This record gives sequence, structure tokens and C-alpha cells, in this order.
Amino acid sequence: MRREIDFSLYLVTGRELLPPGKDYFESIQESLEGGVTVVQVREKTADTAEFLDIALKTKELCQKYDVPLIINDRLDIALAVKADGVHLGQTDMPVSVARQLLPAGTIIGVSCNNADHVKNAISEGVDYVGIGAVWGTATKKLTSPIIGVRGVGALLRELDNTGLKAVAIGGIKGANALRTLHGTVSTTGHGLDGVAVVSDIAGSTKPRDAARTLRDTVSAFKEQLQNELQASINVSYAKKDVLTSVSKLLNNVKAYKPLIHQITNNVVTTQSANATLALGASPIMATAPEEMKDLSRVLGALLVNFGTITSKEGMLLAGQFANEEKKPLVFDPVGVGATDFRRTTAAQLLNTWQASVIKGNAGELAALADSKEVQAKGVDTSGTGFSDPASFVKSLARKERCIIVLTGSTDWISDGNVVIRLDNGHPMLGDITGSGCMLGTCIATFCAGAYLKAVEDEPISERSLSTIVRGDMLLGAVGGVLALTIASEIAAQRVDVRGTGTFFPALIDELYHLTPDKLTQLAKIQIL
Ligand SMILES: Nc1ncnc2c1ncn2[C@@H]1O[C@H](COP(=O)(O)OP(=O)(O)O)[C@@H](O)[C@H]1O
Ligand SMILES: Cc1ncsc1CCOP(=O)(O)O
Repeated sequence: MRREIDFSLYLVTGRELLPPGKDYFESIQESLEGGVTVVQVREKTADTAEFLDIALKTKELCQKYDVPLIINDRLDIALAVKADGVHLGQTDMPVSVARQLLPAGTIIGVSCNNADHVKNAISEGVDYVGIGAVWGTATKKLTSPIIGVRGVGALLRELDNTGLKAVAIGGIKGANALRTLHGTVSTTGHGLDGVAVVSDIAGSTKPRDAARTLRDTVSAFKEQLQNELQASINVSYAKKDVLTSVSKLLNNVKAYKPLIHQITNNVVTTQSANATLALGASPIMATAPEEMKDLSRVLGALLVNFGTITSKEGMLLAGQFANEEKKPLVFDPVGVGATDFRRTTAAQLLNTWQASVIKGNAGELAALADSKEVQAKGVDTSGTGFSDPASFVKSLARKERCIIVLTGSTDWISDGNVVIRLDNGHPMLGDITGSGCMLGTCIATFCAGAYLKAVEDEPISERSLSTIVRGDMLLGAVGGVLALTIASEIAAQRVDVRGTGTFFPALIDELYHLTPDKLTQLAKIQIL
């Protein structure tokens, strides 16, 4: 009978990474105490006698904790120590040959870097796949491309209904484990069974603590994913409730005046800061990487708008810190389809941190989704837009694991389950520069309101270990869009507005005078 393995925390050994003075077996023992659920002995330079000795002693330790032992590559060692399994690389012994040589029930795992590797692994009947490298790593000289967090979901999808288990490997550590687990879930809801780690545990002076942090994160996340999948079946949003909740967010913003950190483009800095102030929040425009950590502690939300990319390092760091603090992160990939540099920067940012909301016009979101249906012209969209915007936002939200806001004369918002259609706004918004950027600011401000509400409701968050962001970001996105578009309608009707020049200050006025009542009474909202 094959043994059922818990893959939650898969330690791959790395003797060469031990801190000075740390004994290998002591480190393994502490890692097991910290919650490692599988150990793979990986020795790339040891001779056979040494490998055998290490494998035997590691097995003794593993047995004490009832944790299975896997041997990397060497079938002879696996046979000699009666290991629970072997792990094979793409250039190691073929799985079919290994199966013949090993006793029935031996676990076989294979390293996979792309969908073809995964398909082969399925047809060869392996027990699990190790997907990597997901982040960069200094532990191994990589011969295959780095997959990136966002690339893993497509491989997991191949495993749907196969029963095969999957772990990800490569650069995973306590600080990015939740981001890795959250961001790798496939569009079908297929998540990782665990994470495989070398340096974060082996290189630590306190491997017990390093392992415990990782294990707790994986356990909390797996439970949360189950709840998320369950909730997606039962979810129902009533229009009245959405509007009541959104109104509360505006009150929260006015009451707490959250700091909205904006890394934005130099065309719109002043008007975005003024829009933030008009809603009752407090803007700070800061781009230097050196100040990102300090800002993450006080901020209510972060907006990353890359209309003019001058501070990629700052954007990367600010987002990572916002994720660590579980604060809202709104990403506005302005003109992402316009140049290769923007495309690769967006991919790098989105692989590094988890956006809470991505907002863009049809051209931008088409570029992000690799869709040919809509073309972009610089920072603007050309053509008539998506034939089925509701399905588009829903599937992109599932892919990016966040809220998607598709702007235009109608705005479409989705969290991957529900789709919300908003029909407020005025054509003059399209005739002033930076209305899309101001919308990003308004969304970030309402997301800060949603974050504050979550903190208010649950001051000491029990869910915080598995929560990627605190607060209902769908409501934040709806609130931000309604605020700007309703203000634009009221502004455009004013007798003192004679064109786009007078429209703009009137728009700021109407954001300033926005009330929960106006939001609920004027909203043109449909929940699909
Ligand atoms: N013709 C229009 N009618 C109503 N609202 C509009 C119109 N054009 C743009 N908007 C509003 O302006 C905001 C910015 O959207 P958009 O113009 O698509 O962004 P961008 O400036 O990034 O291209 C959105 O909230 C949208 O609802
Ligand atoms: C063995 C292996 N396979 C792909 S990346 C990697 C090394 C992962 O090491 P670390 O967890 O230290 O990045």
C-alpha cells in the first residue's frame, strides 16, 4: 500500500548552506520539530559511501517524527536505505525504469518546469511533481527559466482530477510563502499541496522557527483556500447591501483620514493628491526605495501607477511591504501594452507582489491578459472593447487572484465570482488627462476604508496568517469607481461648467462634497 504523504512542508537538504558551527543532523532534527512533513536528501557532490551514511542517519531521524524520506536522484541509495521515495529530475533515470527497479508503493516525484513536463509526469504515473523554480534561487544553478508565481497556476490546472500532488520550489521563504501559495492557485481553484524549501531552513541558525513559520503559513492557507472555494459557491451580493457597505467605507475614510501612498506618474501627481484630499484621506507621493518600509507601517493603502516608470525598485519594495502588512495594493498598469519594457515590468511586479485590485482600460487589461481582442494605442484603447466584458473580468480576476476593474463608459468589476456593472460617469472624464489615474486613487482610498473597517471589526486578526489583504477589496473597488463617476455626473450638470477646463475643478469640488446618500441614490449598479 502506498503511503499517503502530507506534502505541506517539504525540506530538501542543503548541507553546504548550514550556518557556521551548525551540525547537519541537529539542523534536520530542529526542522522536524518545527513541522517539516517530508525530507528529501539531496547530495550533489558526496561520494556514495558518504551519501549512504547521511541517508541512513537522516532516515532514523525522520522515523522518530513519522516523516517520510525521499532520496534525490540515486535509486541505489533509496533501495539501500529503504526510503519511502525518490525524486527525479528531467535528466535523471526515466520514471518507467525507476518504477521497475523500485519496490511497489515507492513514491516517485519529478521536477517540472513547464506544462509538457507536467503532462509527461501524469502519463508516467508519478505520485507528485515539484514545480520550479518559482522564484529565483542561489541554491541551484538553474538551467530552465524561472516560472514566476503567476506561471504556476497553469501547471496546477493540468493536475485537475489526477490526484497527483504538487509542491513548488525555488526561493520560497517565510516572507513570501503566503504570496506564493495565494498567487499560484489555478483558475480552476487548484492550489499547491505544499512548498519545498532548501535555504530558508537549512541556512537558518534557527531551523525550528523557520520551519514553524512556513508550516503554519501552509496550514492556514490550505484551510483558507477550502473556505474560499466553498464561499465562491455560496456567495451572494445584494445591491442594497453593497451600497450600504460602500457608504460606510466613505465614512471610514472621512473619520480616519488614512494615508494613501501613491507611486504615480508625473503627469497626474497633483490632481491625484487633490482627489485623495477631497475624499478625506491623506496622500503621500513617495518613490525612494529607502522609505518604503517606514511608509508601509502607517499607510492605509498603496497605489502603484506606472504611467512613467522611474522607480521600479521602489514599486517592487513598496508592494512587498504592503503585502507583508496585509494592506491594500492597487495596481494601475498604465499603457502596459505600449512597450516591451512596460510588459516585462508589469510581469515582474505582479510576480513579486500580490495586487489587491488591478484597474485598467480595455487596451491595458487586454495586454495584461495576452488577449488580442482589444488593441491599445499608447495609454488609450482603440476599437469597441470586449465582446463579453463580464466574462473577461471574471476570468482575469481568477488568473490574477485579485479584483479586476475594467474601465470605460461602463465599468466592470469582478473578484472572479461575482461581476458588477457600473453605468455612472460622464464623457468629459474621457476628455481630461489622468481621469483613469484619479480613478486609481479613488479606488485605493476606498480600499483603505475597507481595510480600516476590517481592522475595526477584527482588531486582533485571527485570520491574518492566511489573509493576503485585510478588508473587502471588491467593495473598495466599487466605492472608488462610484465616487469618481458620480462626482463627474454632478460636476458636469453644474451651470458653471462650460467645458473640460471648468469641469476639472468642479470634479474635485464634487468629490469633496460627496456623501453616502449621494453614493447610494445615484449609483447605477447591476450585480450579475
Ligand atoms: N464616455 C464615458 N462615459 C462615462 N464615463 C466615462 C466615459 N469615459 C470614461 N469614463 C469614466 O472615467 C473613468 C476613467 O476611465 P477610462 O477613461 O477608461 O480610463 P483611462 O483614462 O485610464 O483610459 C472610469 O471610471 C469611467 O467610468
Ligand atoms: C532543488 C531546486 N530545484 C529547483 S530550485 C531548487 C533550489 C531551491 O532552493 P531554495 O529553497 O534555497 O531557493
